[in-house]
Amino acid sequence: MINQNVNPAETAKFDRLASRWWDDAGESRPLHDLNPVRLAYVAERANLRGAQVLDVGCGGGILSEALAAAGAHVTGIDLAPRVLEVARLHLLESGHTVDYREISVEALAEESPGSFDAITCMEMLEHVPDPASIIAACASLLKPGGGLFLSTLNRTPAAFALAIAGAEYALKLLPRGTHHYAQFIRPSELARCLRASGFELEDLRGLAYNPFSRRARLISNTSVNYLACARKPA
Ligand SMILES: C[S@@+](CC[C@H](N)C(=O)[O-])C[C@H]1O[C@@H](n2cnc3c(N)ncnc32)[C@H](O)[C@@H]1O
Repeated sequence: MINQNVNPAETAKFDRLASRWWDDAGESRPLHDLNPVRLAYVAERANLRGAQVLDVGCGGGILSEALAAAGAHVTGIDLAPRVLEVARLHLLESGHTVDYREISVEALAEESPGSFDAITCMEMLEHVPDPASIIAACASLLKPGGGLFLSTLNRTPAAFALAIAGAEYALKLLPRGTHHYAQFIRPSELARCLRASGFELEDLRGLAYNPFSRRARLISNTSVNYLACARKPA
């Protein structure tokens, strides 16, 4: 039997934000602001034109659409049905093509192993009960030599101060309860999960975000938000 590995309270929380997902002044504003940097990070490490790309925990499709605009054939999966509805509706406006499916990554791995050139999984691992299971499923879904691109939050006092106290309480950028500190993931823990699934960790980079200027950039300090690129051996 496929383990669903989902916290329904988490997906319900995102479903409540669905109608405002594409409002870049709303609760998804940080995702909109981070998107150009994370797209560039992926595009520098994977040839997107014509590639089969899976976006795990795609939400309303901010990254999925950007990957499609860069020439990839994109499948976006999520377990929040209203969010997926908004993602599909937005395609009518943008004219991009993305295949959105409500399916767990573990179930997709059973269905279509070895079928993607690259997988993105951004700001999602800290919302699931078992991140290692997501990474193992991604290992099975990738073709040999394929790249896995992850972003998440580090479990440090700095991340607590900025992502929870700052973004949720002081600035009210995000609804309270968006993040749970205990679910933040240290880079060493992520690296261990990646190794256990047979990945080679190629790169780890901090992601700095200034909510006032709305600018994001890559930095060497991974103490708050960070991006990782891991490769399935060819
Ligand atoms: C913070 S949003 C990030 C959305 C998107 N990846 C982005 O960065 O623009 C987290 C997303 O993960 C989804 N999610 C949570 N648990 C999931 C699971 N087990 N499988 C698939 N998606 C999940 C939520 O529904 C939500 O859309």
